[in-house]
Amino acid sequence: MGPRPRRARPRPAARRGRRGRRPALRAGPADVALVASPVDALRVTVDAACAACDGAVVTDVGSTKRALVEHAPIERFIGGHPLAGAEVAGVEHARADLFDQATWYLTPRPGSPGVLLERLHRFVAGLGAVPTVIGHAEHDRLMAAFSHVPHVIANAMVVQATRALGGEAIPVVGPSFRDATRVAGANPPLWAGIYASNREAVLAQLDATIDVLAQARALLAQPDGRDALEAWQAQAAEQRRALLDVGMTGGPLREIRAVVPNRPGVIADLALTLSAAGINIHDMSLSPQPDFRSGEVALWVAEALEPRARELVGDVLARPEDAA
Ligand SMILES: NC(=O)C1=CN([C@@H]2O[C@H](COP(=O)(O)OP(=O)(O)OC[C@H]3O[C@@H](n4cnc5c(N)ncnc54)[C@H](O)[C@@H]3O)[C@@H](O)[C@H]2O)C=CC1
Ligand SMILES: O=C(O)C(=O)Cc1ccc(O)cc1
Repeated sequence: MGPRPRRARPRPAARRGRRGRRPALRAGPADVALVASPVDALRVTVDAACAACDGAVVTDVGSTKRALVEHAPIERFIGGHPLAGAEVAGVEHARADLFDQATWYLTPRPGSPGVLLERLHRFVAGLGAVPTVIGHAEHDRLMAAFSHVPHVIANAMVVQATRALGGEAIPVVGPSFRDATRVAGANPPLWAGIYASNREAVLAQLDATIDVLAQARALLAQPDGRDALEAWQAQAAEQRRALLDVGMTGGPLREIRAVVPNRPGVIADLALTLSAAGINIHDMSLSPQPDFRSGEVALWVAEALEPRARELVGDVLARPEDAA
């Protein structure tokens, strides 16, 4: 994500207030406030952004969500996380296409105001990314498996390969080692904060990965295990293909329209319910009725998932508080 613009940099201690506290952040009117500090600093920076930007939907780009979302009591805050970036930092690595078609997670809570979720959804889509609503705990569990443990393993591979060298000359590093360790040692202070803020989920996924390694070791140790090893390798190929195909469906979208009551959180409730069923909302728009007691929501989902999405929307709206 790179360094922040100069004006947003934390000020040196000499320019802080008499008691050493930073002066309050000041900002003009804004629709969206986006916080991009290390995860360790997000609580404080999100609070400052909420205080400085009245009326804005405040979001962030942090790699973990649970601790922050559960901390932030202000309903104008909706967590975010773009799955885009690299192991390098600094403005010299900026890329105009960074967010093109990148998944950008949004983690509203059940009570998040629909109008703010819609605004944020539109903002993220406007950057070229694919807004994807997900629960914050689910997000952290998935990221432990798909991002945090891979970083841990890249580090471990570098450590072990270095140990394996002994006194020999460094061999020419092949492409598999280079690819599999690209993120080793990335931005140490940033990553220490990411691991620490998702400790439980990373430990659980790391333990499960250690089990997989133990199974691989057992296969290798069998003198007649060749066929089993081939099957293991083939299964990994198939699973990798399936994982990389997720989200590549493209394809036509279908629109679902529904009249929703003006109850706080009904849109977040719809989005989280569809997300839990694996259905992403590719686009959304809200139109309040003149009496403001209800509004119409239009949601666009993948054609193949439309019947299920329609059922789930019906279920959410039939809940007693909405049916009344
Ligand atoms: N690097 C990546 O590929 C991705 C990073 N993220 C998330 O984006 C956020 C920023 O990461 P990067 O831009 O990679 O890190 P970075 O280290 O390149 O930039 C962090 C920025 O935060 C500023 N900062 C440090 N402490 C601060 C504080 N206490 N208050 C306010 N600002 C402070 C630094 O001056 C720096 O400009 C993190 O929360 C990270 O988890 C999310 C997706 C991808
Ligand atoms: O370099 C890579 O491949 C990354 O994985 C970048 C990255 C780092 C942190 C995130 O939360 C999301 C993406």
